[in-house]
Amino acid sequence: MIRVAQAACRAKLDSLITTTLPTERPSRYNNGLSNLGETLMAVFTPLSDAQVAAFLEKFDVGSFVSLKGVANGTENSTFFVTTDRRELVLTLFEQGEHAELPFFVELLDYLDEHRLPVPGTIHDREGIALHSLEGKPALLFPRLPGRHPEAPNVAQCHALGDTLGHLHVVSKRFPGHRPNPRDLNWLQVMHHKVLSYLSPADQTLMKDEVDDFESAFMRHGELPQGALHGDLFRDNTLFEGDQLGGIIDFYNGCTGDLLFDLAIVINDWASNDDGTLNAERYNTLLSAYLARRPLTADERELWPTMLRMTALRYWLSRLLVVYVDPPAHDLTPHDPERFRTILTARIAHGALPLPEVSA
Ligand SMILES: Nc1ncnc2c1ncn2[C@@H]1O[C@H](COP(=O)(O)OP(=O)(O)O)[C@@H](O)[C@H]1O
Ligand SMILES: N[C@@H](CCOP(=O)(O)O)C(=O)O
Repeated sequence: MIRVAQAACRAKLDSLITTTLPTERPSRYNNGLSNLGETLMAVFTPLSDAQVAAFLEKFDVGSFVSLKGVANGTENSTFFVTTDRRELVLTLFEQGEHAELPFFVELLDYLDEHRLPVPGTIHDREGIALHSLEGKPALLFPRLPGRHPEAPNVAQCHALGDTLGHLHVVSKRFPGHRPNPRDLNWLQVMHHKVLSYLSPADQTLMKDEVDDFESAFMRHGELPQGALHGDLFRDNTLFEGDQLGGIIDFYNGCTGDLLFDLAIVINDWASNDDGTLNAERYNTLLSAYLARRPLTADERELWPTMLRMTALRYWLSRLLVVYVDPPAHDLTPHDPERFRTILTARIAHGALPLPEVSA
């Protein structure tokens, strides 16, 4: 059954993919924000009202009123739950190493305790956060306010930069440990898996870049470390107007180079359609971040390389989904080409200068 679903998925992906072709094509990929009418999965494991009502009895959150599957989940099954006292989110974990879930709980709770706008997990009456429902690990969260910003304005970029800087200052002292699963070591190993699907020019591009990252990082000592969100795209934030209501989806959270997190954010939040950096969003977001956490000399030197490395990280992870390891369910894949475009723009133009911030 799974084999049939995977074959169908691969055929569908192959019919969509044109990554290595120089022709223009209409984008039928998920940009993570705007194509909710397509084949995004809502919920992989359905739950009944009665199941959720019984589950809620373990917690001090009020009585069950209603349940709604969330349409734009991509990896887990997410539900909005209303009780007579509050709005909640219930997540069933469909993927990943379940042994890693305590790390995510500890990270979210730590950041919540330090007043970052994240959904700290709700613990039951006995103090337990991680439960099981319908055979899947389950967590309950407060529902945070707001919507994902598709085209973030300057005030939203400022809010995000300020909060990420605050998060990194706090997360330096987070005691947990989960090595970054998408770091340079991962790139070095995994890029070989997609080379045969790429044009000769793209193969050279990818190989040369990985070699370049290796020599650039070898020339420096360890960069400032801490806990990272690891995937802080616009669709993992919620805004009410210009107010950042929440940062969600910490399931790429890990510990490692703080600069890696910042570069992911700049590539998603401050890139123009042609992949070049948007000076206004770049300067605003970075000024707010740097006011919280100035970069070290090594970080400043490695900044253009880190922007390229995190662009390649997504080009590669998206290619892997398309060609090597498609999900068993009928998900619209993220567009790998977007990050090839960003990568080539960073190679052509470098990074813009880092803004000067007075201490
Ligand atoms: N705590 C929360 N508050 C408000 N909305 C949430 C919360 N957690 C998740 N959501 C909503 O559910 C969607 C899917 O959640 P997410 O954790 O990103 O799942 P997935 O990992 O499956 O993509 C989000 O895009 C958001 O709209
Ligand atoms: N948000 C990412 C997907 C998460 O990264 P992965 O390496 O865990 O697949 C994207 O936009 O591609």
